[in-house]
Formats: sequence, structure tokens, C-alpha cells
Amino acid sequence: PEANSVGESVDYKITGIDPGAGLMAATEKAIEEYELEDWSVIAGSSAAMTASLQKAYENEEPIIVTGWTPHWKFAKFDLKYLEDPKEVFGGEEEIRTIGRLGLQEDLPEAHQILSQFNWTQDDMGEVMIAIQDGEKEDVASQNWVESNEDKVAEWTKDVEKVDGDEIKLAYVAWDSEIASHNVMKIVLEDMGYDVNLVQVEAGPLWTAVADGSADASLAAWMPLTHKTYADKFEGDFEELGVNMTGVKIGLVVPTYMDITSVEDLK
Ligand SMILES: C[SH](C)CC(=O)O
Repeated sequence: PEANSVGESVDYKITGIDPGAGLMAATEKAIEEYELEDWSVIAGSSAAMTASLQKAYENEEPIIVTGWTPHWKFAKFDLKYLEDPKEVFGGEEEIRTIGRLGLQEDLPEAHQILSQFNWTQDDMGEVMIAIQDGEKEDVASQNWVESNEDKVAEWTKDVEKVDGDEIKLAYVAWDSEIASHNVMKIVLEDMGYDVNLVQVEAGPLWTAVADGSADASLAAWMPLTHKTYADKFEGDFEELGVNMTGVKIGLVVPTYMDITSVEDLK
């Protein structure tokens, strides 16, 4: 291709996250749909992506990352989503809670709490930013729960405490899901559960809920982001509810870059 300053400046690479993320599949699709020859998305992890973003940002160097909202990076850095005229990254997404079949019979109180769980991007942001600022995950979550008893009371409304029932929640190490699962762990422990959080990749997360080796997850990004997984396991899991609305995925760049659309990468 003719000299493409943006492509050359980042060696035609988009800095990605864990390979199983729906965001990565969407980025591969965008490379195809926008005919971004020579471009590729580099798999890694959420933590590696934010480390690369921080380093580039501090040196005001160009970088394009796979990004999502809510995320603390928007509070810390001046960033923007690249417009996506082909809507490869979807529009407004939501985060849903999913459970294994049989959960309601086996753990009725947890089923109800998980079904009643919902919070705002600001709520999640408080926990995410506290963790990003160095607070331990369980401390940041405990602090949030103690400062938001009224909201937690909505989740546990009309639910009896249990006596040590075990429950396993599967999540992926995305900053947003680290926050939600650590908060839910504390809420369920306060209700008498023995909670085990299992950190896995997105594919194994959906597999674990579908085969029952995990009881539930708060990390189902729908309807588009995890569509492949939801279709693959249709009938083998139960949707318990929507725990956050108005979320978003896409390609994100520092505002000091003068590109505005995915089309500008061509
Ligand atoms: C990285 S987003 C939190 C979810 C996804 O892309 O699978």
C-alpha cells in the first residue's frame, strides 16, 4: 500500500487482549470488512494491553488498542473510539449474568441474588479505579459493598441466608469482570456462601457454565460480543439477567492521534 503513516507508525499492528475475547473476533472481522491489508491484531492479555497503552501514552506515541467501556483507561488517559461505520463492533452492548442448568434447584438463594444483580458503570468504575490505584481486589470490593448497602440490599432482597453452600463463579481477567466478580464474592459470602472465583479465558468460561463445572458468571457480553459462545451453547445455560447496560467494545486510540475512523487505517 502507499505510505500509510498510521500503519507504518504502529507497524500495522493493533494491540489486542486474550485471544478468546469477542472483541478480538470482532477486530479480526473489522480487518477483513474494512480490507485492512497488512494489518493484524496481536493477542496478549488485558493487563499487557493496558501496560502497552500506558507506555505509548506517556511517550505520546501512536497506538491502537482493542478497548471496551466501562474501563478505567478512559478515566486515566484521553482516549477515543474509532468510528465504526460498518458496525462490526455492534452498538450498545450489555453485560448479562448466566448460570448453569439446575442452578435454581440446587442453589435457589444464589440464583435469586444473581438474577437481581445489576449496577451502573459508575459503580463498577469506583471498584476498577480503586484496584488500578493499588487497592487489593477484595479490599476495594469490600469498601464498595460497605458504601453501597442500599444497592446490595436490592440484590439480596427477599433472600434467606444459607449455611456454607459452595458456589463457583467463572470470570476472565478483564478489569471490568475482576471488579464485578470480587464484589459478588463478598455479597454471596455475606449471605453465607463459600465462594470460589475461577479465572479462565472466555471460551473455557462459557464451556464451564454449559457443562456445569461452574455455577455462574457475570461476564456474558451480549448480544454481539459473545454471540458465538451463546449460539454454541444455546440450551445449555440459563440467562439470569442483565447486570449492566450501555457497554461498548471497539478500537480505541489516544486523542493525540488524528485518525477518527477504522476506515482511516486503510
Ligand atoms: C473484552 S470485553 C470485556 C469482552 C469480550 O471481548 O469478550
